[in-house]
Amino acid sequence: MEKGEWLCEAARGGDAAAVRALMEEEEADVTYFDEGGMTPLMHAAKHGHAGVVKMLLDAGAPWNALSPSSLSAGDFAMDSGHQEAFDLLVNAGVQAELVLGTIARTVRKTGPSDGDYLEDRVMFSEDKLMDSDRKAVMMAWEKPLMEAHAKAVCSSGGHILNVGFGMGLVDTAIQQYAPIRHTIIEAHPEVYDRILRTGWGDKDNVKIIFGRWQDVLSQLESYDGIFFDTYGEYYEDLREFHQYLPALLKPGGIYSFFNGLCGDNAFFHVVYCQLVSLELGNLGYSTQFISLPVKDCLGGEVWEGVKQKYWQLDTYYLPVCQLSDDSE
Ligand SMILES: C[S@@+](CC[C@H](N)C(=O)[O-])C[C@H]1O[C@@H](n2cnc3c(N)ncnc32)[C@H](O)[C@@H]1O
Repeated sequence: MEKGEWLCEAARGGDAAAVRALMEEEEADVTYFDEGGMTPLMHAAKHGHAGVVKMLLDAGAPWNALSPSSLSAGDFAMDSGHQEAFDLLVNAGVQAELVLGTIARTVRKTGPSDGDYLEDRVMFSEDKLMDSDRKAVMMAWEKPLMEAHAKAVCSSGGHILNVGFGMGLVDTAIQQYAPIRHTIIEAHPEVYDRILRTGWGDKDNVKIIFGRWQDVLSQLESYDGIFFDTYGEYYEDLREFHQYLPALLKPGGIYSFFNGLCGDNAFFHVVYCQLVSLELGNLGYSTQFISLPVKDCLGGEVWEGVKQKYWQLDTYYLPVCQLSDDSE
């Protein structure tokens, strides 16, 4: 039997002494996958052996390895209700992503892997907006989420900024709150063209800025509410946008963003919710997540004709960020 097999067996049984001996004396491979596609860390997490989970993590076992059914050690701990093992894995994930950022390559749906989405054609239909590769840029099932985001960012009225128009769902909802001013940034030429053709430019309280948010920062002011939801960008872009919040968001204002972070894996999603709230905390913002059930919005037919399911979780965690009390 391979040493890796022994390690899996010892981890499954929670035999800490055997795990230590195999790693230290036998140099057993902590990254080993057994026949079922499970690592020692997954076995330990699944059976709630927190001490062994810690030992394996300290020895460099990958926290984000996936089983054949795309589950990580954290998913196994979470699904089996092993809180201590789960907490250790979340912490390992957050620490690793703070440094390496390997998981959430894209914030929202994955944009085209070759070429630039902004230079590509887009396709509009009644219930979705897709890029040229049939990946969804925006879908109508998100309407209740967009309405909830609009409610959050419009709660103190005033001047609202939305970054990324898409299907205009959040902007339509923002208009229901009759903001004094409503600024929209949109970078895709065809989406921009549609904004103009559908009369958004004629609304008295609406100002439309064409361009990537990164390129139009000098035209921005400070706002009472900000919503951010772009497409085909990386977590680093969201992080970069957050660096501008102190200049863009008035004290007392509300900031929210589309929380599609790792929306296809429940455990990675938890890690990224913690990571983003930690990073916003470092900038002086506190983040609350409002849980919204989304299972009922996502019937099987929703994804027909779409290349990738960018969201596979039952609950959406809507972030509401405000300057922390001790920062004001
Ligand atoms: C997911 S959609 C927004 C959906 C919108 N929240 C709604 O309710 O319909 C993303 C939009 O952001 C635009 N976009 C992508 N990158 C951008 C950037 N860097 N700056 C501004 N807009 C961008 C896309 O063209 C697209 O229209």
